[in-house]
Amino acid sequence: MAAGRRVIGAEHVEEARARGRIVVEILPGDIVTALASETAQRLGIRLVDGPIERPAVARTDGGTSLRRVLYRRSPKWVAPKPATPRNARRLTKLALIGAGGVGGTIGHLAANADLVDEIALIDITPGLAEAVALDLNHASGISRTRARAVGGTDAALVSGADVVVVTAGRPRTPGMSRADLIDVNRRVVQAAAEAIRTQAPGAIVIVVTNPLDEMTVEMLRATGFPRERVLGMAGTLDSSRFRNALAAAAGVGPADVEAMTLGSHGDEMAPIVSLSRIRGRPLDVFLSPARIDACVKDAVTGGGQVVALRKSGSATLAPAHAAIELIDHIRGARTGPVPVSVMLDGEYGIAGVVLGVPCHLGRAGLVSVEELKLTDAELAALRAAAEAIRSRLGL
Ligand SMILES: NC(=O)c1ccc[n+]([C@@H]2O[C@H](COP(=O)([O-])OP(=O)(O)OC[C@H]3O[C@@H](n4cnc5c(N)ncnc54)[C@H](O)[C@@H]3O)[C@@H](O)[C@H]2O)c1
Ligand SMILES: O=C(O)C[C@H](O)C(=O)O
Repeated sequence: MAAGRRVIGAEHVEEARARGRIVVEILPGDIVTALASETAQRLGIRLVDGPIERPAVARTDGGTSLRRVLYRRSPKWVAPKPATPRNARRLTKLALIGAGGVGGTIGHLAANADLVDEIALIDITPGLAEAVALDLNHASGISRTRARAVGGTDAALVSGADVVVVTAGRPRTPGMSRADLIDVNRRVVQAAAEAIRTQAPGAIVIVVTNPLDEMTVEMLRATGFPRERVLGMAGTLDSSRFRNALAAAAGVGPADVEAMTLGSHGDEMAPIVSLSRIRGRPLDVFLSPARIDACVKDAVTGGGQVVALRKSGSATLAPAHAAIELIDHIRGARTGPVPVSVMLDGEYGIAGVVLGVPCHLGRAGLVSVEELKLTDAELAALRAAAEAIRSRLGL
């Protein structure tokens, strides 16, 4: 046996109990015997895989790995499959204002999923939207999908869209916060809003441009559309990052993790730990408090990590998937609560500001905001996020 390696047996658990402790920490390399696990279970003591990197080692001396014990003792876990309702609607026209990194990728995913008849790309940079549209159409000979793409600089291309996604505007560069983009992107969002208001007055708008919550407020103001038809995309992206971090930390697949982030798409992001689950069980069954905190931090800083690596420009692939997730909820291909930035009207005790909250979406946009039972600290984080957005907008 390697020096320093301990075999955690039932006696360690009994001893912890005698000392009034409720956890036994497992260190890297420790072996947890099946008897220790059973005793812990019986006495209600948790075996915490504290600073461990790959929890517990495989059996070498008749012991068993902590992870295998936990799984065996868990109720049989089957990752829920996303529902694929038969009546998912195919969109008629998806307009993408901004055909850069995120807009172009949304076009690619939408064309490949064949969820729409026509994709119109509009970009202020001459030739860019036409080029992306041509490129997408060139791929259809392989994908054999029916979606046809058109592109140009003319705002009239938005006409007749049932969903418009706005990604037009500047991304941040290293050293900037998303909030630093308010002034430059406000004008871009106002121009997009004018095109949508006049050309596609019945459309549902998904705002992606940063700073997301503030730009969604601008879109609401400038279009005059009801809150049901102006949705901000960020929560689906941040939640995906949080699930990815948790899955990696626990050594499980992303489908084993359910987790959501609410609040702002910025420093006041609020990953909801109390309701997150790994294989249907609370996070602290699998992860120490320090590791959960690290996953929260990873979600909050995920966008910045990509910006720092890319040096010019920000993430495009995950954000595009996250926008498609919202489109799928709108067209009925996915159901259930999904985090979206919407104008609040008293939900969670907040009104008059846009914030990421769990929503049910449908073909008319926002159907309802779901009010989850959050901890006092999580509720306070949502309210702090609302105040921060208000102050950035001078509301
Ligand atoms: N909400 C989120 O989760 C999220 C995720 C990723 C990116 N973003 C934001 O989305 C925006 C776009 O990111 P990107 O990576 O696609 O940037 P990008 O620079 O690749 O593309 C932006 C495009 O907008 C175009 N544009 C600028 N002004 C325009 C106007 N008035 N009309 C039409 N087009 C115009 C530009 O020509 C450019 O092609 C940024 O603000 C970024 O911060 C948000
Ligand atoms: O981080 C950014 O600036 C882009 C985007 O908001 C993201 O989260 O990837």
